[in-house]
Formats: sequence, C-alpha cells, structure tokens
Amino acid sequence: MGVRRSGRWLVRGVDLDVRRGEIVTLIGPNGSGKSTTAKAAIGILCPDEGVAGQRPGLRIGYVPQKLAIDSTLPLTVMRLMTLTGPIAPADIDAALHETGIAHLARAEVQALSGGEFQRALLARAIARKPDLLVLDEPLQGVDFAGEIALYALIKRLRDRTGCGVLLISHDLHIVMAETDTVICLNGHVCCRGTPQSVTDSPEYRRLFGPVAAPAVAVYHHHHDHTHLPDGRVLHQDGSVTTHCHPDDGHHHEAALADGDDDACGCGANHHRLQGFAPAEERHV
Ligand SMILES: Nc1ncnc2c1ncn2[C@@H]1O[C@H](COP(=O)(O)OP(=O)(O)OP(=O)(O)O)[C@@H](O)[C@H]1O
Repeated sequence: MGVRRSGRWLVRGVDLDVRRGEIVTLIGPNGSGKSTTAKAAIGILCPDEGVAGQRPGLRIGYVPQKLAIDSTLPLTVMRLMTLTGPIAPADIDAALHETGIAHLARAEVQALSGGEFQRALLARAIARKPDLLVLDEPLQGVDFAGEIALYALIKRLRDRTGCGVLLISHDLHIVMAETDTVICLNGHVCCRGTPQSVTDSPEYRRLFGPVAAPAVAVYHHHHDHTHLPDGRVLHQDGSVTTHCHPDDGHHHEAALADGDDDACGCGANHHRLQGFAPAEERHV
C-alpha cells in the first residue's frame, strides 16, 4: 500500500495485518508515515497504490493523534462520548470507569489535563465496543505510571473482547510487552519483528521497577540499511541508493535537512540499537 501527496510518496510498499486479538505496534521517527499508514488501514485515507481492506461490518475505535476542539465550545466529557453517534449510557459509564475518569463525566473537555483528555478519547473509542482499536500515540501527556496503566487497560480489553489493536508510538525501543508484531516505518517498512521481554532481566527490573517491567518490552531493530544524512541509503553491501528499494516511500525531508548523523531524524543511530538505549535516548 502506498499514499502519495503533493508529488511524493508519504509511505510506499507498506503491508500489515491486524487480526483478532492481535496487537501490532507501529514505531518510527516523526514524519515516517505512522499516522498515514493507520489512517489508510482504517479507510480514512485512500491509498494511491495497493489496497487497504477491512472485514465487512468491522467496528473501529480510533483515537487520533490530534483532535482540535474549539476552546469556546461548551463540551462535557459525557457529550464528547456521543458526539459522532449514540452510545448506550451503560457502555459510556463502563468506558469512563475503565479509563479511570468516571469522576470527570460532567467536566468540561477544555478543563481536562493532557492525560485526562487522552483518557477521555480512549473512553470514547472503547465505548463503541470496537473489533479493532487504533491508538495514535496514546501516551501523549501521559506519565510513566499512566503509560503502564494504559498498557494494562489495552491488555484487559484485548483479553476480554478479543479486539485487534494497532498502536502507534514514536518510542523506537520500548513497546508494550503484549505486542505481537512491531513494525518500524520510515516511509517504508524498515524492519519488523517481535519485541523481547525484559521481565527476567534484573537490570530492567531495576530500571523500570517490578510493576512496570512486565508491561514493557524492548524492540531490537534489524535494519539491513542505514539512512544517510543526505537522505540516501547505505546498503549492507556498501552500495548507496536514493531509496531502500525501488518501490520505497520517500524519507522525511525535514529530518534529512537537519544534518544529524541519523537521517531518519529519530535521534538514535540504528546501528546502536542492538542493545537497550538509555532513557534519555528514548522517544518519550
Ligand atoms: N496531506 C498531506 N499532504 C502532504 N504531506 C503530508 C500530508 N499528510 C502528511 N504529510 C507528510 O507525510 C509525512 C508522514 O506523516 P505522518 O503524520 O504519517 O507521520 P508520523 O510518522 O505519524 O509522524 P509523527 O510521529 O510526527 O506523528 C510527514 O512528512 C507529513 O508532513
């Protein structure tokens, strides 16, 4: 699947499946096409190449990365729940409880903190009892304890309802432990695989604490190419091309212009990603 806008491929050659009960995490630096891919997957965007199909009747719960609400618009959390369609009061109630914001049902959306707003959006998505839950960077404004709580909630939902989950994160290393497949994007699929559990590692237990360590896992990248600062791609055989493969999407041009030594703009050299990146290197 590929999406082309303003004369360039935002993503190209991307293929992914999310099956029932499966958790897929999309990672990649800013501008790598994660949101574009998710939007194409759920039919908000139409691919310019290839197809994105959903099972007929699939119910999707989508938490977008950005949702602008006019600050002059009076809108309570309760009203936000039903803005785009009716939902049974009992389901709204359950979703607000599940996300820990039942006490904010009558609060004005404008008065919510960043983390509370994220929870409200999540409540809105899960209240529709989705078969597929798509969360675009749900950790914005959420602290580490909130991140662990959110992972626990996603796991609970998946276990109880069997829904599929497509999770978008720009943390390149640490992902939700329950993730079945990690896909690293940079205009194309750079690499994909399964994350590695950190539960048994005393080092990680010290780092994350005994409660958080089981909730997170480390993803080791295995790129067969390096993105050079000028946007070209260095392959394992030493050859340099403008793209990873002839059919790949373009890379993030703003990041390339920065002159960093990592062309993807993620702030980390992918060759260093064979081990754990310290917290200050993480994209949080
Ligand atoms: N409608 C559009 N027209 C032109 N370019 C676009 C359009 N939508 C997105 N882009 C560009 O496509 C690239 C990918 O955007 P996208 O939002 O999918 O990236 P992302 O990986 O989700 O980024 P982030 O982590 O910053 O949210 C970006 O360079 C963005 O500027």
